[in-house]
Amino acid sequence: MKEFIGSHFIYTYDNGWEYELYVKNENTIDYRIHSGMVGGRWVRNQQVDLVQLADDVYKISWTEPTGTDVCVNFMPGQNKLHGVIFFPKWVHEHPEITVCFQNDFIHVMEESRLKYETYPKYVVPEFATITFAKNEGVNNEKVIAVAPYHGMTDDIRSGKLVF
Ligand SMILES: C=Cc1ccc(O)c(OC)c1
Repeated sequence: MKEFIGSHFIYTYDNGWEYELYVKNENTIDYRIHSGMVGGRWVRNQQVDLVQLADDVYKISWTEPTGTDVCVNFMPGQNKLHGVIFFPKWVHEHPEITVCFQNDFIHVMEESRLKYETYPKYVVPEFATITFAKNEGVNNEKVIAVAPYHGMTDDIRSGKLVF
């Protein structure tokens, strides 16, 4: 577990969606979504449950202010993971409402989840391939500090962007 905390990953789900996640500490992640249904969304200081299930298997689970629930199982040694995202109906129908720096729009997420419909949920279970992995240390506030931009993940992978 000690070696997993601080991990910074970029990965592409088999449906093409590209995500970036930083394991900031034992109960906190930061992330950016680079493409897919809610590409452009980014979040800091999401509280999560993090456990090690087996050698090279780590599970991160959380529920978001939007009402979206997520569970991701990382197998870093195999450059693979499996994620399941459980979107409320309203996020599937109005994804653009959630595309923002969520920390500045928590009230909008809370208003929207009351205003719009939750059910039936839209469940997205996908494997992904990890395309970048680096330990950036614990509580590094520089890793996820600006909005995603086109080409950012290439800049990180090539070493043009370092934290
Ligand atoms: C809905 C957020 C969400 C879903 C799947 C992920 O792999 C993720 O990592 C940052 C975030």
